Amino acid sequence: MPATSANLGPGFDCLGMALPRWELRAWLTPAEVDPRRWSCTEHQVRWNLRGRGPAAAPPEENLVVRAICAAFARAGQAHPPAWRLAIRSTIPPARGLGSSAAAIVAGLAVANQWLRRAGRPLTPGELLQLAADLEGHADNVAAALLGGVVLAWREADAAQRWRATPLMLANRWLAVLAIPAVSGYTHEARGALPATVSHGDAAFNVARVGLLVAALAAGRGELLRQAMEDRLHQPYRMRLFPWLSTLIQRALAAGADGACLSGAGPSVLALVRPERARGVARALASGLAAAGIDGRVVLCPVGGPGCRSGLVVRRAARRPPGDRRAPSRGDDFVPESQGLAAGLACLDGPAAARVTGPA
Ligand SMILES: Nc1ncnc2c1ncn2[C@@H]1O[C@H](COP(=O)(O)OP(=O)(O)O)[C@@H](O)[C@H]1O
Ligand SMILES: N[C@@H](CCOP(=O)(O)O)C(=O)O
Repeated sequence: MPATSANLGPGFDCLGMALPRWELRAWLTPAEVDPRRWSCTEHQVRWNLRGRGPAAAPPEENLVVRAICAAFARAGQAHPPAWRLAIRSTIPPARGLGSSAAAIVAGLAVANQWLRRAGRPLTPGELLQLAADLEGHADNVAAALLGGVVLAWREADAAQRWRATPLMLANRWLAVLAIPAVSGYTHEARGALPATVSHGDAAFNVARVGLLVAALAAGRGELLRQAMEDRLHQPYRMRLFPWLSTLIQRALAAGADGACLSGAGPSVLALVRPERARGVARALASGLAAAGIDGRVVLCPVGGPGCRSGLVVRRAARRPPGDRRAPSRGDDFVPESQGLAAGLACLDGPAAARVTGPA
């Protein structure tokens, strides 16, 4: 699953973009229960978990496990009694880069592989409902599922189904990300938001979301500076991330087309033409230093594929029977679902996220 950047400025809870520089991978294998080695139980299932950092969270807190359990419950399918679950993630956690969304989508995707084997896979639409319900909003999970740039929304009727559609993205920008070395938890950043906003601020954002969608599709970089402005969440989150305004200004002054808070923060995302990326990176690095914040600045392609899942076929010649290690290069990966392209019509639109050629 790719990392993601949600909101893109004005698109609070509705716009998201995949960032393929980082990824979270998960492997799920049913196993025999050995009572000496299996300590954790969740949903009457025993879990043998391997991962580092947040991925090593105990099953009852682990988002990958919670998503697997949610998928099996939704399908009405009994679990095998015990699972081995290995998780590897390069996504910086709690930085506004969608680590929790990737964990949720990974859990759903590995569970769905087994449900597919049992003849009752969840549809892409069901996966989106589960993912957005677990995450609480759909923008970053939709981008992790579909890849590219997406727009997510919720139907207004009683069922309140989550929906998502891929957007056009002109192949013209790199992302430059300033990633402070401090954690920013999404639930805290959401707690900083007011319960209501003014009509004027709502109208300000509505216009900018429309402008942003049009500018991304047409490769109109000159529109992004205004199109990525926001009045619904960034002004309130500046109290948590006081460097935000300075970093945005520095990125724009150095030639970024647009800049905003990445997800719920603390990272800052700038969309930049490739020839200006190094200058913008230097400006963001000096901005972090001037604000007295440790951190790093990273260049990253934008868009790219979403969730990929499949079977890992172990090469008998290379692996002794009972070998429990996570898959490695010696194993074959047989993809069964890529960017959920096969079922995208269920979400909206006929094909995976599209990237057009150079403008
Ligand atoms: N398997 C997991 N992988 C990654 N993060 C997890 C996992 N399980 C739970 N989490 C939690 O997700 C939280 C980070 O999510 P969040 O605050 O939404 O930030 P972000 O998604 O921007 O990285 C951390 O508190 C982390 O412990
Ligand atoms: N729309 C959400 C996005 C949170 O993204 P994350 O990657 O920071 O979890 C919000 O702004 O709260």
